[in-house]
Amino acid sequence: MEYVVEMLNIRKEFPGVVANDDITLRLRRGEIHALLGENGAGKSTLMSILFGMYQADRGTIKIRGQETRILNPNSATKLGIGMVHQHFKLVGNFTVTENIILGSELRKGLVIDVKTAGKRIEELSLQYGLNVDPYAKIDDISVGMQQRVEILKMLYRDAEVLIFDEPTAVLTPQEIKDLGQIMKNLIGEGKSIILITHKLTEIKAMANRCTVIRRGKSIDTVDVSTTSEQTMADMMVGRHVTFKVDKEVSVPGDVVLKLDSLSIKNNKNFWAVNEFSLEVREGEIVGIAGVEGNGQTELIEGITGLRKIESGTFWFEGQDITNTTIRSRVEQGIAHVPEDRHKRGLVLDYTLADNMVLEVYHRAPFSRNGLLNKGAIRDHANHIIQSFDVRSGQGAASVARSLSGGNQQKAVIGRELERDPALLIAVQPTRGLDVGSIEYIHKRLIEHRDKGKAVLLVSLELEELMNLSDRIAVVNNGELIGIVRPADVGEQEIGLMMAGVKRGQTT
Ligand SMILES: Nc1ncnc2c1ncn2[C@@H]1O[C@H](COP(=O)(O)OP(=O)(O)OP(=O)(O)O)[C@@H](O)[C@H]1O
Repeated sequence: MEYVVEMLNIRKEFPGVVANDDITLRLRRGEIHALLGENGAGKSTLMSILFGMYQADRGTIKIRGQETRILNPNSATKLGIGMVHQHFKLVGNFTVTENIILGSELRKGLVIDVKTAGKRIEELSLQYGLNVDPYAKIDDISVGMQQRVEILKMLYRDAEVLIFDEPTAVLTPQEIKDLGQIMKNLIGEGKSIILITHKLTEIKAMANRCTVIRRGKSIDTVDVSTTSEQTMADMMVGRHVTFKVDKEVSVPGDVVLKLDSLSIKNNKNFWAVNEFSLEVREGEIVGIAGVEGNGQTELIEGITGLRKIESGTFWFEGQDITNTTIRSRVEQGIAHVPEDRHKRGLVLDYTLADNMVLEVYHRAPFSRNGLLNKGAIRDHANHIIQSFDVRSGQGAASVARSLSGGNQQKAVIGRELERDPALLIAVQPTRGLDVGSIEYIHKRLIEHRDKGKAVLLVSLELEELMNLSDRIAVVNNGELIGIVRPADVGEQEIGLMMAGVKRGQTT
C-alpha cells in the first residue's frame, strides 16, 4: 500500500499541554482521510506540523516514503502539501487570479503574466469542476466560491496532498453537497485529502478512512464504510454520546422580546430585514431558520445594537429600547453569542480571565472603587472553565488565541450563559463543536429556558433548530415567511418555507 504522507509518533508540547502525544497518521494515495477528535484534541496542531507551521518535538514525517523535515509552509508547498484554512486568506478587492498568483513564486526579472495565469486557472477550474470565474473580485463572490479559490490556489501550486480544516463550517447545505463532489473529483485525479471535521454524517458521506484522536493521543484508524457514526462518536469522546435532546414541553410566560415591524438595512444600503415581527416569551426557545444571507445577521445586529433599526419598534420586557446603546442592552439582560467569535466574541490577545469579564469588569465583585479584583476575575473564569470544560494549557491565564477554535466557542457561550440573561441570543452556538460539547451546550440552553428565560436561536443546522426550538420562525429575503412548531412540520416543509413558500401561521 502506497502512503503519500506518514506522520509517525508525533509529539508536540505547548506550555502546560501536550497537544500531540505519540500520534500516527498514514494517508494513502487517492483517499479521503478524516481526522476526528474533540475540541482541543490536537487536530489543528498535527496539521500545522504537516504544513510546516510548527516543528514536532519528536517523531518522523515521510512524504512519498522519504523521511523529510518540513521547516515552513514554503517547504510544505514544495513538497506538494496544501491547506485550506478555516479563515480564508484572500484580499477582498483583488480578483481571483490576482489572489492565486499572490505569493506564488515570483521569478526575478519576470513580470507575472496575469493573462497566462488566468488561463491556467480557468483550465484547472474546469478540470476539477470548480466553476470559478478567474476575473471576479473576491468581494463579489460567495463564501463557498471563496473556498474554491483557496482550493485553486493549492492546485495552481501543484499540491498533491490537500488538507481541509473544517471546510463545511462556513457552507450552506447545497455548497456542502457541491464540495463533496469537488473532493471526489480531486481524488479522481489522483490527489489525496485529509479532512478535519466534527460532522459524522459528512465523514460517512465523504471519507474512506478515519483516524480518531483523543486528548492528543491516537485512538485508532477505521474504515468508514464499516464503522457506525455512533461508534466513531463514542471513540472520539471516550464515553457513550446521545444525539437526541431531552426536553419537556415549554411553559411560556410573559413576552420578553417583541419586535414590531422592524426594518434594517445591510452594508450596501439595501433592505436586509423587512417589517419583521416576532415575540419571544419567558421559558421558550424560538429558532430562526433561513438560508444564510437572508437577513439573519442584520436582524441580530439590530437587536443587539450593532446596527441601526431604520423603522419599527423593539420592545424588551415591555420597554421600547429601539434606540438604546449596546451597553445598556447588555445591562438590561440581553446576552449574545455572536456569529463570528474572532471578531466579536473574544479579544484574542487577552487572557481567558479578562475575556470572561469583558462586559462586567466594571461591576462588583470584579471591580471595587475603580480597582480590578484579579482574584475574583480569576475565580469567575475558573468557574466557567470548569462548567463548560474549556480546555487550554494554562487555564484562566491562557491567552485566548492559544485555545483551539471549539474551546474558544465554549468559553464565549459559558461567559454569556453565566450572566443568567433574561434574553439569550445564540447565533450558531455549536458551530465547530464536537458532539460531546454539542450535547452539553444543548442541555444548558434547555436549562436556561426551563429557568424561565427567553432564548432566540439562529442556526443553519435545521436538525439543531428542530431539536431545540419550541417555535421556529422561517425567514426568506429579510421577511418572516411563517412561524411553525417543530412537532407539526417536517424538515422538508421548513426547507420549502426557507425557499420563500408561505404557510399558515401558528402562534
Ligand atoms: N500556539 C499555541 N500555544 C499554546 N497552546 C496551544 C497552541 N496551539 C494549540 N494549543 C493547545 O493545544 C491543544 C490542541 O489544540 P488544537 O488547536 O490542535 O485542537 P483541535 O483538535 O484542532 O481543536 P478544535 O476542534 O477545537 O479546533 C489545545 O489545548 C490548545 O489550547
